[in-house]
Amino acid sequence: MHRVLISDPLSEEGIKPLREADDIEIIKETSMSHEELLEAVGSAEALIVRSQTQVTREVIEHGTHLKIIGRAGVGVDNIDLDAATDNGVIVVNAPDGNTISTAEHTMAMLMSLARNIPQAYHQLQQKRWERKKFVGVELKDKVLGIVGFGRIGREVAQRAKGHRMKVVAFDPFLNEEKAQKAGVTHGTLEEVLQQADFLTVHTPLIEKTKHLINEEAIALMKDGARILNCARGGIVEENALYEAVKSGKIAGAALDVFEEEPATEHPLLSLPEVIATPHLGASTVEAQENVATDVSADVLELLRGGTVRNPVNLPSVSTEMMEKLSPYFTLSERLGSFVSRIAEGTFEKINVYYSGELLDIDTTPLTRIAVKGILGRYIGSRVNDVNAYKTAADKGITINEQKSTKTKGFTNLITVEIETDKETRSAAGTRLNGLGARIVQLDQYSIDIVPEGHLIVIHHTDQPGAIGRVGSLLAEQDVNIATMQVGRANEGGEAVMVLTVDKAIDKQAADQLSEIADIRQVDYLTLK
Ligand SMILES: NC(=O)c1ccc[n+]([C@@H]2O[C@H](COP(=O)([O-])OP(=O)(O)OC[C@H]3O[C@@H](n4cnc5c(N)ncnc54)[C@H](O)[C@@H]3O)[C@@H](O)[C@H]2O)c1
Ligand SMILES: O=C(O)CC[C@@H](O)C(=O)O
Repeated sequence: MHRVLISDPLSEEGIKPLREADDIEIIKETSMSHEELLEAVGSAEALIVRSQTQVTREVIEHGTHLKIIGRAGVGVDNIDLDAATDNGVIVVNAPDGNTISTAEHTMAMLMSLARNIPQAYHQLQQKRWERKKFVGVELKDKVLGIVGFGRIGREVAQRAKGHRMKVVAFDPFLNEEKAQKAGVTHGTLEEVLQQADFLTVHTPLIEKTKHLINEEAIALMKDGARILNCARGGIVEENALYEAVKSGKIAGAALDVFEEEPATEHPLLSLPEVIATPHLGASTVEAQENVATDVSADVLELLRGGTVRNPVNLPSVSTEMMEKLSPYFTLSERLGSFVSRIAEGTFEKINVYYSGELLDIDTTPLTRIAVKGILGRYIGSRVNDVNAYKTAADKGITINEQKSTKTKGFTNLITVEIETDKETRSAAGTRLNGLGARIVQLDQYSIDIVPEGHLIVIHHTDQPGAIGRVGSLLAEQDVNIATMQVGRANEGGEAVMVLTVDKAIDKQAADQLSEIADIRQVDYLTLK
């Protein structure tokens, strides 16, 4: 049974797949103290949060069984990603589910800001019929400056164009061509600041965007421009904004987010030109259902041994690339496990070579998995795709990935090699059309084995009778041989036998095998 802790309010509809799963136990506790959270996370394999729960290093380190942290939303600034990676915990988010809601909220804020709707309503509530005080401005023909032209920025642009606004956008990944396609003007940050009547930010909060809209940036803006932030508190520097609104340089601001939340006492809230909502961008029935559904699917998938769709602390791989790589995941891991079981000595370097149709694609995800397979011999399930490289580095093991044109006649070939302080050992594998994965080379020997089940690898001297003696001894142990591959360097020279057997053999049987004359090394392993 996998225990999943949900520590922020999440849509019940969205987490239905988790609720209905026989192998999942949900603990949904949304008003825990810090101490209660530390205790609850201790037995959880998955933690699912929105933006309230602060998933600090301390929380992650208390989660000794944690495999995955799911963020039902986009921003992961409430999660210590380094700590998650250090501890081999994968972090996933739900990047698409609340895009539309947040873009719509931005538009609601834009219109409210242009027409003073919250302020006028507030006056009416005070029984004051004020009309002169609340003369607004039209959106038509005004320039909307967008900083951050990602998922939400693009949706906001489309909607603003519907209001016949002129949109000018800046994003490091936006060029003339892409801007033209989206029907917006591409500008530098300075140009966007200078031209905007309304400026809206839609970047993540990262080192580069912290206080991006500061005193100097605001100084470049038109007098009487307006600023919106429905992304993250801190992208717009709050003190600078306060001073600019107070001085009249900025005519108004609309904020959904603050540097410190909750922000009920914030000085900006005392300014009548500033309207605000308490981080409501994603607060719609639809968005909450979407993000909870997406994150639940990834959590369920990972806990059942599958692959997640929206990893944050792993390099993301496009769907197209994933389709090319995924057939090789199991092969890479099993090659790693296989070679790690036969290599003796302290591991110093891991080399992974790719050739054939793997030559032209980014094979890093496969190398991670091969490294995971190798380190699993010593570290077990504590090593995973997330921390494989880091764990290797911590142990002083160098990883080297190379492309090679030597295909040895295969359309694709992966070779995993381990250099130890004593020897260098390698195994190569391929995927054969219609036949699946095969290990086709062990060191210098050509073999052909399916990388699964119970294997015995025997290094011996090529002498008559060696194979027969192995067969008899295994028969005495009631171990049935399913397949046997034999390779040799030359007649009477060094040779290898790789057997697949129907059940695992124990150490005692392996010891007896190693006592047979001419046998130098026996390794037995299970690939699954
Ligand atoms: N208010 C809410 O409830 C709410 C809801 C969802 C998302 N968000 C926030 O909205 C923001 C945008 O989300 P998204 O889904 O569009 O993200 P996204 O990743 O799709 O887009 C972000 C864009 O910002 C750009 N960017 C990064 N650094 C930049 C810089 N220095 N200058 C200009 N552009 C830069 C990136 O290139 C990217 O295109 C995030 O901060 C997210 O956390 C808020
Ligand atoms: O959980 C929320 O409501 C906020 C979500 C939002 O800020 C996000 O980054 O996805």
